[in-house]
Amino acid sequence: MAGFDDLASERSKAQFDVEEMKVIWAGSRHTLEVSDRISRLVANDPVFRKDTRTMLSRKDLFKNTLRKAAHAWKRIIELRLSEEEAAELRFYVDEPAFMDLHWGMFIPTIKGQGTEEQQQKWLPLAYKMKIIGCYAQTELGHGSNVQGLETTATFDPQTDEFIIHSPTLTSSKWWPGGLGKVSTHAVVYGRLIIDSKDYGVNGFIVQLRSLDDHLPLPGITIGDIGMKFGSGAYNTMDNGVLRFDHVRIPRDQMLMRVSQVTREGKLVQSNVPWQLVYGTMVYVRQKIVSDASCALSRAVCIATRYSAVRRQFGLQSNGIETQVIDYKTQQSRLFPLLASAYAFRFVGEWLKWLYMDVNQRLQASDFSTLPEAHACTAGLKSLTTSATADGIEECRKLCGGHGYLCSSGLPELFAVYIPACTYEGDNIVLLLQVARFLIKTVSQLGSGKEPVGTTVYMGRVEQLMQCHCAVQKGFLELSADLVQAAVAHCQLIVVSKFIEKLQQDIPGKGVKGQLEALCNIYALFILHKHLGDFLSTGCITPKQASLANAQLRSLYSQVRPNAIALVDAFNYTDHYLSSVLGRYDGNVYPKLYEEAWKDPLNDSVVPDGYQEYIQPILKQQLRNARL
Ligand SMILES: CCCCC/C=C\C/C=C\C/C=C\C=C\C(=O)SCCNC(=O)CCNC(=O)[C@H](O)C(C)(C)COP(=O)(O)OP(=O)(O)OC[C@H]1O[C@@H](n2cnc3c(N)ncnc32)[C@H](O)[C@@H]1OP(=O)(O)O
Ligand SMILES: Cc1cc2nc3c(=O)[nH]c(=O)nc-3n(C[C@H](O)[C@H](O)[C@H](O)COP(=O)(O)OP(=O)(O)OC[C@H]3O[C@@H](n4cnc5c(N)ncnc54)[C@H](O)[C@@H]3O)c2cc1C
Repeated sequence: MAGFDDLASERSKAQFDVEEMKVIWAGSRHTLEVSDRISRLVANDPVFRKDTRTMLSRKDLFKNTLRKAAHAWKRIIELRLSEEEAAELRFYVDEPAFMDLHWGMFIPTIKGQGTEEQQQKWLPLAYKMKIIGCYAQTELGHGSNVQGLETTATFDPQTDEFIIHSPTLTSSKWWPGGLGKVSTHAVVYGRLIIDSKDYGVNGFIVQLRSLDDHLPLPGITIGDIGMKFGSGAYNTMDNGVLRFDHVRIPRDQMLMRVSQVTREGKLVQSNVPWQLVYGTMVYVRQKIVSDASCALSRAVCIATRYSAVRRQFGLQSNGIETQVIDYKTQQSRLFPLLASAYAFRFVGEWLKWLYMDVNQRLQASDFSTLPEAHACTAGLKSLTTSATADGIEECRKLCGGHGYLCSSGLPELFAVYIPACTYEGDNIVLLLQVARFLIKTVSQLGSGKEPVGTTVYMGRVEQLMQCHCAVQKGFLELSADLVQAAVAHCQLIVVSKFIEKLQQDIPGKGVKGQLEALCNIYALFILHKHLGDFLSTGCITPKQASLANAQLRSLYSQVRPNAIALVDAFNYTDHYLSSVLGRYDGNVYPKLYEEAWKDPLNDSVVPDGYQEYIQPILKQQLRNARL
């Protein structure tokens, strides 16, 4: 069987221990065991099938999502899965839904911004799913500009309550995931008003729906904001609209770790930076970087396996055409994405450590690394999601026409993934935050602080900052060039963390060698892509640029025999890949043909509508022809 033999032959060429590379990719033997076991549990459960998603109506799709979520929760309880195993199960179910926001934002917000008492009250309810929460920050009129939010939370000293209100149409909460049809509660971000004075944006826990009949509570208008890009997944998520008409909540439902409002209506600032109100966004952004490596590796796995199975032109002496993976143009498009997937994996590991370190420091009232954590999570979220969104589209193109079929898995993966460039912070807005951080850092460099990083990459950042740095007053004056410097800074971090990864103990025959090749491919690919920066800032000479290019091409040849094994190391099930082109067995053509007939359009040989619309035309043509 052509495809199967091709992939079997490719696997026999591997020059490294794939099982050990699986451990490196997973992060540890324990994590590999958990993800392997849970991914197969999901793959073997018919309730979690994904192949009909793009054929269902929005209502049927959403109802099936609720069915899957209920089944997932049931399995978590039945099997007594740990929090880690439950998170893996939600990941491999691979269907954006309210659960992501309940576990991924609502609960972390209460943990990060609630007092001890508030955590003791609300977390048990949330962990047991007695309430379902979402994160309601963005409004119809404001998303990036958090300080521009209009929802009000006015303290009423008469009743010891906050009055939550949507004063304008643009203050309607708009986009929060899980809000439209499912969540019973939300953390709502609104302007704290005490005695007519505006104290800025804070978080408030608000019940939205009755726990008895799920109807919206008095003063609450709530619904879904409508269909989103593409069909299938992400339309499985009920992103919602929410308006308040003077809804009253008890004072103790304002999240009060950062600021407290006393019974007398006095605002008391605690000793933590007010920016902790933004803490959930830092947490999710570091998560999104790891998610980027998953999404990109998934697309690269599909495109790499298909590129080894697909043959086109180049008839060889044995009468067989050439594998498209052997074309240098295919390699120059595909292998940098393979390298990027590994690079984002490792920078995501580091970012997770940085986030945990910041949190531990916060416990000890050490806020010194919070600005760097914000800049790194913002910048790396921006860099990795933009590269991944572009990378998934490139993988679609690498698969030719078949990449455009839903059965390839790539269109739906692209449609689900691309909002990552917007949610949790628009990517340009976040790069401007990095630019601000760099300006402050450069201004402090005079104090003898020396930047650290790889020379050429570090030089590029320094030079770009020198060229474009000016005394900036605020966002509007930040030049587009500074965004360029911010990207350069983030790419420096990615390369540096890949190099640091290689300095760790890396067991397994040939594993370190493959990772060194991928690290060099990533670094040289970025250098090639931004050659203008490196040349214009004098970081490298034209001769060096030419040598770097030659080295990059030679590295592609080095990776070529290992490409299939490098994507096998992601250890993805066919269920998770959900792609005829990316099947482990390479049995592409028979399965493509089989999938076609499953389309409802093929339920009848003569299509519905023929008699009403087509036959009259044809008959008319026949009559005309006889005249
Ligand atoms: C486990 C699973 C997880 C679940 C989800 C997983 C994946 C995602 C899946 C699907 C999507 C799901 C949900 C999506 C949710 C959302 O989208 S939630 C809404 C997200 N919204 C944003 O990100 C808004 C973006 N805007 C901002 O962050 C701020 O408005 C901005 C930083 C742009 C501007 O802040 P602002 O206060 O208006 O002005 P400044 O720039 O002057 O900042 C003031 C100072 O505060 C510092 N700072 C800003 N942000 C942070 C932060 N997050 N943390 C720490 N510090 C911050 C900034 O550096 C300034 O400090 P200095 O004055 O310079 O010292
Ligand atoms: C799928 C999805 C899920 C989401 N889930 C949630 C959720 O669960 N909870 C929640 O609260 N929100 C959620 N959001 C909202 C999301 O956080 C916002 O869309 C995001 O923060 C961007 O804000 P915005 O849409 O207002 O865009 P805007 O800020 O209006 O940006 C529009 C354009 O203007 C540019 N721009 C804006 N400000 C500047 C500036 N200062 N300088 C230069 N350019 C600028 C941007 O770069 C962008 O190109 C979700 C969004 C999506 C798409």
